[in-house]
Amino acid sequence: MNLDDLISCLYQYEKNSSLNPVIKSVEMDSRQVKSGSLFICIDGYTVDGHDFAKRSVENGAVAILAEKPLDVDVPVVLVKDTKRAMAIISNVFYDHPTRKMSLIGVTGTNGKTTTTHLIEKILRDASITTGLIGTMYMKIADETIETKNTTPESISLQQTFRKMVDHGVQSAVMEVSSHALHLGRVRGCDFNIAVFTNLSQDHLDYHKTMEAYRNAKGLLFAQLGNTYLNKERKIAVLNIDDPASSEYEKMTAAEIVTYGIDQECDVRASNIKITSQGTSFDVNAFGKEATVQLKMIGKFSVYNALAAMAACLVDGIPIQSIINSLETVQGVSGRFEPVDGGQPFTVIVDYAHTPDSLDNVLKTVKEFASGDICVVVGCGGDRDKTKRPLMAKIASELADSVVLTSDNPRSEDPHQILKDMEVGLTEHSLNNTIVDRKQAIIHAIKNAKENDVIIIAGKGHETYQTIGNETIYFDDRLIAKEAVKELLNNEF
Ligand SMILES: CC(=O)N[C@H]1[C@@H](OP(=O)(O)OP(=O)(O)OC[C@H]2O[C@@H](n3ccc(=O)[nH]c3=O)[C@H](O)[C@@H]2O)O[C@H](CO)[C@@H](O)[C@@H]1O[C@H](C)C(=O)N[C@@H](C)C(=O)N[C@H](CCC(=O)O)C(=O)O
Ligand SMILES: Nc1ncnc2c1ncn2[C@@H]1O[C@H](COP(=O)(O)OP(=O)(O)OP(=O)(O)O)[C@@H](O)[C@H]1O
Ligand SMILES: N[C@H](CCC[C@H](N)C(=O)O)C(=O)O
Ligand SMILES: [Mg+2]
Repeated sequence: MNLDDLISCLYQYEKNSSLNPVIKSVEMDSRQVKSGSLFICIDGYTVDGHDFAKRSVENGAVAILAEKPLDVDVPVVLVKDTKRAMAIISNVFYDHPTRKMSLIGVTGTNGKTTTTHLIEKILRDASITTGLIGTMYMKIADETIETKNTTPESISLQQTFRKMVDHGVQSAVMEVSSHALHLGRVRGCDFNIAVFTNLSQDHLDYHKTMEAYRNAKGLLFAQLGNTYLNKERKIAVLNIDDPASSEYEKMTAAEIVTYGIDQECDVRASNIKITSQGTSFDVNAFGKEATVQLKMIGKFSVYNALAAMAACLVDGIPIQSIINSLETVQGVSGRFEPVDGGQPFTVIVDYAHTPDSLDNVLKTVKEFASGDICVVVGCGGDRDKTKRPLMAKIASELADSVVLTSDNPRSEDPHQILKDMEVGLTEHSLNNTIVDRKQAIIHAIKNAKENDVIIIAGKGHETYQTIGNETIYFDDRLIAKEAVKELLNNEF
């Protein structure tokens, strides 16, 4: 595609040359630029992409999209907002891939990764070729691709959608983070179904207020479109028990489908029974009654199952097929994942890194624990600091013993993060602070009694720990397994 054809979708721009090179790729990182690239300058949080324009030309860029004039020997296209333009251009460059498949977006503070995996499983079992984008990876059918962000930048996103279409993907399901919505990463994505899980405190370092955070998530519903105008179904799947849903209902022109437990809705669970082996519930879905027996544990798992069920029902999957799929799911990696080394107590690794998720997980454990509950937990550095005392308070109020430890301290002093957390501790629990996460896990396991439950929270599936500029290999599950082995061999 040549430059003039590509930029014609922008309407408002100034081009400083009549040259019209062929564009072979679109890039926002000078280090990725190849011969024939269009380089888009983004003024980021750490550096300004305009400063890499010359470097991009040295690397082969044949044109540049920028917000300010640049002294380079290739055509420069000026626009007011390169981020906005990047989303539109990527969409055009990759030929509107999301128009050629069904796209389901899932947003909310907690449960996105879990719900997207449940939806993927249901669709795959129904013989649909799927794609998935989220915190853990991007997937094109069975191929897994590493990713840095939960929701990637628009170029990477549209390129991945294109690969999906070329691979025959019929339906893609993706996590849509509040950052992505606020930074416009998903502008131009043609969502068919948008799912809301829940809203509670997180990311206030970025959004500053809960209202701004709620509104950022609302952008998914605001940009969903309208069944009649788009001539295809556009459906917002909302959690009726979360007060933010009524705001999202106002923000969208799409059809509304609701799920929940506490209030009347389209897909409603009742008669919930939680054991250490799983969770059963009755469901009334658009008037049809059925019983579901999940292997996943907790009321929050019921919400995730209902969200996935509602999305797949409106996508046309029969209810019994959905239930059969949900019933076979053991769980999602790093989410309420048991570590079993033959020990006489329970060890669970979980990705709870927000106050609400920690609260949910510990309340779930309380439903079935016959011994004491111990929680090993920390908070990430360079993230919402106001979560710290709240998470410590929840840990302290719901567990019998608490071991505060490091999560990913990143650029912050790990001791200071722990001091911020300690403010929230109460005398209700036996409290320890051990800055070294491995030692904290060993401490919890060494001190466990028969029938106790240890929850190791915050890092779930992560296989690394970032301390300062260094990222080391670190997997809570492996450390816990090793500690259990040593305990059983009396090696401590
Ligand atoms: C705040 C934020 O979202 N930052 C994102 C942003 O980084 P940034 O603004 O710092 O970028 P920058 O380093 O200043 O670079 C500016 C521009 O210069 C370019 N550059 C830079 C260096 C160079 O040599 N050449 C060059 O061209 C860069 O490619 C970029 O275009 O753009 C990067 C590239 O797309 C993202 O990876 C990065 O996410 C960082 C890693 C991040 O931590 N983001 C978090 C806050 C985030 O987005 N999280 C959400 C939610 C997570 C969840 O709840 O699940 C997510 O979706 O992941
Ligand atoms: N529906 C839910 N409500 C509250 N807590 C939940 C729910 N589902 C999962 N959790 C808790 O939140 C943790 C993270 O779950 P999950 O990874 O599915 O969420 P996420 O929204 O993808 O998180 P992230 O923002 O990091 O991508 C789980 O380990 C569990 O503790
Ligand atoms: N998507 C979340 C994940 C947090 C996971 C936790 N282990 C941490 O590193 O703080 C974030 O980037 O804020
Ligand atoms: Mg996630």
